[in-house]
Amino acid sequence: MTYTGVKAVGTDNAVAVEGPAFEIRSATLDYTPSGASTFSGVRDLSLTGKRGELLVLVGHSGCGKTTALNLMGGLIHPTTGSVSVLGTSPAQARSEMGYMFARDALYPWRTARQNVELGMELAHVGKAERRERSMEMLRRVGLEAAADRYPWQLSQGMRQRAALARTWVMKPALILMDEPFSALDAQTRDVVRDEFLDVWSQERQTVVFVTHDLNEALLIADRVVAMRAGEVVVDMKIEMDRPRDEVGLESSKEFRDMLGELRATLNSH
Ligand SMILES: Nc1ncnc2c1ncn2[C@@H]1O[C@H](COP(=O)(O)OP(=O)(O)OP(=O)(O)O)[C@@H](O)[C@H]1O
Repeated sequence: MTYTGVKAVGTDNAVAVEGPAFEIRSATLDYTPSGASTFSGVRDLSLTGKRGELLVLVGHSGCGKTTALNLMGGLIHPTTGSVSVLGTSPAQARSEMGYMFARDALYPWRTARQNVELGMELAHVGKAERRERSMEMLRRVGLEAAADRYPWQLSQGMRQRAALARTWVMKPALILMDEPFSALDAQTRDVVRDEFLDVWSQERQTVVFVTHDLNEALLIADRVVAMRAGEVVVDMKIEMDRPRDEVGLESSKEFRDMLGELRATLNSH
């Protein structure tokens, strides 16, 4: 296959700097647990993400959101169909992708700053630059004063902020976020989500964000894709102005209409 606008990264990696951020084409992923019948995690799924888009995947538990994310991340491969990321295979694009989960997965033996520096260490970025970039990122998520604390000395919200900084400091072109704030209490979630939106609005990387929360989806998304039983059932462009204020949104007819449509589709059989 020929890719346009190809940028060489390292010696064995080439990602396209133009074109879609990712393309899932008619992908079916069959899980076949031993002794059980085959079950499709996603079924004939086609989904394309634009560069710079904040795409939110919603749907009831078990509808295939994480499976779709894992296909993009190259953690699993479709049984049929294909997936490309940044114009190449997910494996080739891996160094250009960031992943963030509900649990922060920080290394307990490294301070917040050392956790943020980890990806740069692996990429052989020099010490002075590592320090500068990690401190800048920690400052942006409000963690500068806690840079030398270990994860066990941080609250859950602070740990998620450190994880946010660790993901963002590498400037990945595509960021996959699987319910990143779901383990936080409501108040902390609002604060950390605002910090995430603040960083995203400055950097504008492509983000695919999984959540169960339809309000959260409409609050942050450029586009909401709802899944049911492994398939896309709604693909909705969200054109409400940013920044969006949660309280203000709830009184907006546009917001209530979109929420109603999402709920109705997800709950219909
Ligand atoms: N490793 C696996 N082996 C067998 N079945 C699996 C596996 N991973 C996922 N599944 C099944 O595939 C379907 C889709 O799972 P997936 O985790 O993608 O859903 P989800 O929408 O992310 O759910 P949740 O919101 O609960 O995280 C589910 O029915 C699940 O049971």
